[in-house]
Amino acid sequence: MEIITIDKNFVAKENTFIALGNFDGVHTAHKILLKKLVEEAKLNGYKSSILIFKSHTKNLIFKQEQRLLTSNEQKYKLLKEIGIDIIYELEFNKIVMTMDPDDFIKKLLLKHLKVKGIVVGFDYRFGHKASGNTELLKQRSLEENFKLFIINPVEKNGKIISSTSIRELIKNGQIKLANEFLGYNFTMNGVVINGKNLGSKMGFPTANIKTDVNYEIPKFGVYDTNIEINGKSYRAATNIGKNPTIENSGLRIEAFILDFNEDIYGKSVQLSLLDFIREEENFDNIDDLFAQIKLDVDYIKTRL
Ligand SMILES: Cc1cc2nc3c(=O)[nH]c(=O)nc-3n(C[C@H](O)[C@H](O)[C@H](O)COP(=O)(O)O)c2cc1C
Ligand SMILES: Nc1ncnc2c1ncn2[C@@H]1O[C@H](COP(=O)(O)OP(=O)(O)OP(=O)(O)O)[C@@H](O)[C@H]1O
Repeated sequence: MEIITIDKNFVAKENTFIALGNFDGVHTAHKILLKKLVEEAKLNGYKSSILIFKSHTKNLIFKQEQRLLTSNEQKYKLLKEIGIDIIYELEFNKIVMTMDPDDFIKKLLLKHLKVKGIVVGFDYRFGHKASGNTELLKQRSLEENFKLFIINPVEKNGKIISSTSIRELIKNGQIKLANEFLGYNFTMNGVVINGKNLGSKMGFPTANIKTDVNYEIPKFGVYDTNIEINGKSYRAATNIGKNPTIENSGLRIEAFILDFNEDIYGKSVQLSLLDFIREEENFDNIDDLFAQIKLDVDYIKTRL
């Protein structure tokens, strides 16, 4: 898979079929759309491509940092697995944001990116104030002679799968359903940093994880998790929250890794959430907290 960073003046060297969107999470509905892209591109003798914005479009539109399901690294890995040939990576700036929908189709996609086919979902919006939609694409596909595939809403349990709905499930602690919508376990990548060392003193040393990107914040509480370190997977009891019993400062993600006693400070890890176990609590004292942590760990062992 080729990753090509472009600006609005870039001219592609080959024709492609293209998919459009943020694709945060590369969830099960995205996968259906992207498989259609790969299949149709092949049938028509072209490569498949995606036009992706380097940072989420909502960062600029709503002037606040969008919480994410995947880092770009995770997203690109998933796209590669699906068989996408080219990623066109474009900075989403004011010029792109305020682009007239027809300029977006005719100049950027058809002229510059030499697009021969477009695959989008039923609700895809683009251009200035999101004024471009699938109706406009349909009209232009007839006039400009490009192929267009519009994917019907993909649902699960009567709910439309979207990056937004998955983020809501994660925020509500409905991690199993979020994982079903994603098609894999929600995973936060990060680096192990120093904690307070209280956990070690009490017999439950934890890996404190600083995440690589601003992931969606899961409901505060204890999770059954898998942690991957140096390509090896371990089970862990992980608390996500503010440790109200000890302090009430910033967000902490702390994993007690089962059957593990290596020094992993500074190591990159991948933490996958499997299930929500209980809410984070403010205990009266440290002994009560660690008695509960022991119960959490014992419970997770019964789930192995
Ligand atoms: C399985 C598990 C459950 C936890 N549950 C809570 C909790 O309910 N309330 C709380 O204040 N802290 C909770 N913690 C966080 C502990 O307070 C924290 O791990 C401890 O302060 C040690 O921090 P340190 O690793 O920075 O030394 C939990 C930690 C783990 C590993
Ligand atoms: N459930 C779905 N069914 C069909 N198409 C979908 C579905 N979800 C997303 N798509 C399509 O996938 C492409 C990428 O969309 P986008 O990145 O906006 O995903 P999204 O899940 O809809 O995200 P958000 O929740 O932020 O709107 C778009 O063309 C969009 O229409």
